[in-house]
Amino acid sequence: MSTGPTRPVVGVLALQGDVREHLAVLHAEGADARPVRRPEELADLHGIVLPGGESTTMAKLAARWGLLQPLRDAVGAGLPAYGSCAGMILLADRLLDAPPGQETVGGLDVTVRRNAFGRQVDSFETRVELDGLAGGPVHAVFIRAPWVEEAGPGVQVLGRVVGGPADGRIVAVRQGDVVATSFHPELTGDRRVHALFVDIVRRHLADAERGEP
Ligand SMILES: NC(=O)CC[C@H](N)C(=O)O
Repeated sequence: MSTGPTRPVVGVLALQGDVREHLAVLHAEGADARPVRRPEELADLHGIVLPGGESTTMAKLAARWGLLQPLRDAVGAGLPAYGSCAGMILLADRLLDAPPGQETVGGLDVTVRRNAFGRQVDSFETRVELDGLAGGPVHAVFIRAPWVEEAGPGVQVLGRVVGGPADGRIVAVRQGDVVATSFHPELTGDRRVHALFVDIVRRHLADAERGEP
């Protein structure tokens, strides 16, 4: 459970993907969790989650509904953001193996490779140790998942795959108040990654209320 007096408002981009699952976990972690479909709905948020799903579709829909640039502006201005799987792809500054011209929100100085684990291992589950997360490794569910091919100097690597053909690949990162995982904690019942994010949102909000940058 996250602590702190304020009930932060956390949006989930609700154009496509596993929106309900994220809303439920955020709610359980004490956030006022809301689906976001229109640019106006970004205004009240203290944080945003970009769900798992299909990043190409999500990016196209976001552009069509006039959300892509407002999302870029909001994350660029410091709105805390968490992306799982397709959401990680959307938060990446650079993409590999994406259709030409696939746009992103950006915010993470990383190069992300889409569908990186390959067709033979479309989906798999393993345990991933996350830096700074108490309570042991998380049960990580990967579904046609990306990985972080390269991370810039300001990016903290939170977790890597251990063992198997993808040994050492980066699957969880943080840069400031932006977090991304290749896997889907919203599908496992383990709320610790969302708790970490809600905590980041609360701290950001508390700093803003104190007038700190
Ligand atoms: N489970 C997922 O979110 C898969 C991501 C998907 N492969 C994409 O490129 O968007």
